[in-house]
Amino acid sequence: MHLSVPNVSMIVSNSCGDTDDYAPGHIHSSLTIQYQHWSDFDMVSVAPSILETRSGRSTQGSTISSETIFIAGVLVLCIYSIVKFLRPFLALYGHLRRAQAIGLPMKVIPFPPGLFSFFAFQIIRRLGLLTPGTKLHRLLSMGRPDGYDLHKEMGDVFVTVSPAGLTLIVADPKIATHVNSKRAEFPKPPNTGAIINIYGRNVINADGEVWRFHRRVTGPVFSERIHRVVWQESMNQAHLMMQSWLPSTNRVDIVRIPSFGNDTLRLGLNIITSAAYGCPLGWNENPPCASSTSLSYHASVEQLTEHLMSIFLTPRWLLRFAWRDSTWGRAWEAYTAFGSYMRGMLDRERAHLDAGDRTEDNLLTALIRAEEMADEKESRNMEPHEVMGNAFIFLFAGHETTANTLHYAMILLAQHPDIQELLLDEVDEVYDRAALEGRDQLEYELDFNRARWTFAIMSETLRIYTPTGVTNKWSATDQPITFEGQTYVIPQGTRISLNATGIHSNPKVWGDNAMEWVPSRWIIQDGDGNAPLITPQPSRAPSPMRRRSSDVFEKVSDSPSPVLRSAPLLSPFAALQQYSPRPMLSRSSSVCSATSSGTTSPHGIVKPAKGTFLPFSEGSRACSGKKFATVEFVAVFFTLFREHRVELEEGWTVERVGGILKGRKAGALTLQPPEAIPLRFVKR
Ligand code: HEM
Repeated sequence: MHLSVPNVSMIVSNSCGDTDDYAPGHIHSSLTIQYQHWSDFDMVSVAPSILETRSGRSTQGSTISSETIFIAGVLVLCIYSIVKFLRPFLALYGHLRRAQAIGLPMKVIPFPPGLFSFFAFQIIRRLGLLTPGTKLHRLLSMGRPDGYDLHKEMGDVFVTVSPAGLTLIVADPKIATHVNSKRAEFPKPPNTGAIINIYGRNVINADGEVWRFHRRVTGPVFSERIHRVVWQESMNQAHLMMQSWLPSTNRVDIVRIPSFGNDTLRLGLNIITSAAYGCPLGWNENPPCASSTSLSYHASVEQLTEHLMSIFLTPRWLLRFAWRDSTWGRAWEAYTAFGSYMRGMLDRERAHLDAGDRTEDNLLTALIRAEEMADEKESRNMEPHEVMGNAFIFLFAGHETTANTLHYAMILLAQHPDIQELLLDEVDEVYDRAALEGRDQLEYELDFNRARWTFAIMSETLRIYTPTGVTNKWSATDQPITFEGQTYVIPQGTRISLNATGIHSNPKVWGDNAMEWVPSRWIIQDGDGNAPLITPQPSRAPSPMRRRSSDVFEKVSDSPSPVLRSAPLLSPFAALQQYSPRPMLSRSSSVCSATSSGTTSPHGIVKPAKGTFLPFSEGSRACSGKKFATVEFVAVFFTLFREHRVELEEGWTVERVGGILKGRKAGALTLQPPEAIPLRFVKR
């Protein structure tokens, strides 16, 4: 009787209980090892002896005793375990040699970056063992760059070597620009963003042809037309949010907001659901749902965000059997509820399309059309899981990042009343101008570009509190990069972490005050005719439109308001001159400046040089929603600050809040304050 070697190998492997863990490549190599060992024996005689021994029959006539077979089995297991144990170290040795060959500073870390370090961070933090600044924190940070600290020791570009391979960590703007501009040479790492794949493949984690197809379908939706809707809807939702804070009986002078973060998340979700999903919502309203659920729309998103990791790590078929009150049970509940809301909205859009009453595409109609009609270049339709994947990812990417930026900006303004004064003057002036033009509403086309301090505040908040701190790429082949005039070859397969928070806090780029929140660094103060719009007054008279006491606008005088006109440049800027960006530095020095492009944005604020400001990334894989987010931010600010100013709640000091802002919420996908900071809006 013959027994094939693979069958024998499976018996051995199963006894280790380990085969499930293996990628196909691993399985293959483990078989090879066992084959070499077993080949020392006479397979024809060994095999029957195994079977006979197992079935309890006599081993008479066999030349090898069962003890020998047992010892051989143990030996195989030992060798297998040793090789398995040594494998990462052997790999590490190989990676080390490849890293040394690059010639850049190098650091060895004992664990793979990415998901592993994310988990390690969370577990150790939850055990209370992770204090910022400690050796352990620094060691774990090696796999998860955050800020410029690591670069102080290692330089603006260095390599980390771990059992998983090489990672190039970059806080140099020129290399960041180079990598971001070469999509084919530096694609996203394989299996990147798998965690956001939970409903299906989507534009953020696709690459190559698939990405091009997804971008062709979804990109055109984010045009000026949608920005007009975003503007309108942002003002509407900001009003609704303000109303939700006011006591139902009467208006009061001070509105207390215990959890501004949750409210901005709801605000962001409602805005994108209306503007991109064609489904306008009241403050507490739910969109249509394909099946019944006890979770509200907002609760399903909140719960989904909280349990994203469990959903990602647990097979769906297992998740559905989880006990309802367990973490996995809640994860499944959120996953199915949110999926039903998306299906409900898709069904609604299909009905609109069938009825012929959708003249302009929103995101969902664009996805539905791509599902129904084959793409010309791709010769294929979008698959249902891709429709769901994209419907999910735009909601997800489109609300949390913007909401958190609004949240941080609001806290920072409460901490910096001097900057808030400049903002309030701008808001008043924009409303006054609109009134002078005979309008009682702000309009996207006319008023968006009048914002300057609002832009400056948004940009500076994104610089210091960057929602997505690192974007990851991968070298598809050996790739040359130039750093400080020297060329280095980055081997194929190297992960490349573009450390946006590192660049944003790099003193060579942003000056010695790089870590300070200084919105004035974004304002062009002279030289290009873009004088700031506003003239802060010693004691500001309320502007005509701001003075209104009801929702009905008062008729304003046609004469220019005291805060309007071609005013001389602001004196407060002079006081803030010390914070102006560093001047452009010479080319011979490797040092670059954030403002070295010398250009301005259309709004007279600094347009940073390429590679120096990366909250939205750059190049063809840059954020599709950059303008969407900016329009939302400006419209919400213009609405909230029209009649109110923001302050920290009583008992909360600037220092206490500053301490909290240094942390980050554990487990959150994008940056969020680690605890709620109560704010209040005070009538001005
Ligand atoms: C302050 C707000 C936002 C920030 C800071 C931000 C940041 C980013 C970053 C850093 C990326 C690149 C990610 C990577 O390559 O790994 C990205 C991509 C993307 N973002 Fe945003 N985002 C914001 C708002 C939005 C909004 C409002 C939308 C949609 C409405 C959106 C949709 C997308 C999409 C679709 C991509 C993938 C682009 C592609 O690969 O083709 N984002 N975002």
